[in-house]
Amino acid sequence: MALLEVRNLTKKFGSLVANNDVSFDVEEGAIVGLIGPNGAGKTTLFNCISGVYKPTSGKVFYEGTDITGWPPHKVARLGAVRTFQVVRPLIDMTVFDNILVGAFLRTSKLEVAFEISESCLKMCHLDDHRDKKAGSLTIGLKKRLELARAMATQPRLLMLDEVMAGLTGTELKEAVDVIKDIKSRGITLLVVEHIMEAIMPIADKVVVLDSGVKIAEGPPSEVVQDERVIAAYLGEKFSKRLREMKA
Ligand SMILES: Nc1ncnc2c1ncn2[C@@H]1O[C@H](COP(=O)(O)OP(=O)(O)OP(=O)(O)O)[C@@H](O)[C@H]1O
Repeated sequence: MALLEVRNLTKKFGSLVANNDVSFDVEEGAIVGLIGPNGAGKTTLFNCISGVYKPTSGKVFYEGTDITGWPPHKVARLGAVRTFQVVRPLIDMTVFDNILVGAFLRTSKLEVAFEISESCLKMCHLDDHRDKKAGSLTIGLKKRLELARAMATQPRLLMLDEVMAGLTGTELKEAVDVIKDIKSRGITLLVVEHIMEAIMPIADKVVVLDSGVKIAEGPPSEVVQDERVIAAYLGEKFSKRLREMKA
């Protein structure tokens, strides 16, 4: 049994079908990338899984439990935690206190919460920024803070919504390293990402959406060669470049 199972999920907004009969699995311990062009339905799918939206039809199972339509706090308590595309730290609080807020979702013991927060601060390379107000951080650091805060809730499944968008080259490399480190701790990741060069080398599997429909699923090396994916999204130029990079 996979950790997360999405079955025939459809989400409609009026007559617009944002997700159309989408099914896929997220295997325990894997990094699964969710990719697709703008408007493909990636964020909507995230919202349906994490409880922000109720699917029009279909099911979401976490560890075999039907969590379809559960509210976000209940899904998070089970260990399935998401970040948001538009990061929203508590801007007047310090970096450390923001992480502490995440830790208190998991424990009410001050000492334990401090311990968890210290470790997440380090894991996300934020030690040098611990006492800065979150509102004063660059976008790259805000995204890392969002990651640290999510990690402080001690998730089993971490769902990342474009945490690498808008980062500089160095920030991007750091973010990829943090994601690899998170995986090495046995945490399962479902990652929505636009930056193919960042997600393809680290994903065990990618699921490709186009106009709400799943058009491909498989290891990155196979998916980049799929004609429908090339046509819908990647473009022959990128696909060729990636093949050359891997050769
Ligand atoms: N709350 C909403 N009400 C109505 N339509 C919506 C709503 N949320 C999303 N949509 C529509 O659903 C479709 C899928 O949007 P979604 O944001 O899920 O795509 P996406 O793949 O995440 O796009 P992007 O890569 O640009 O973030 C789009 O046509 C969008 O306009």
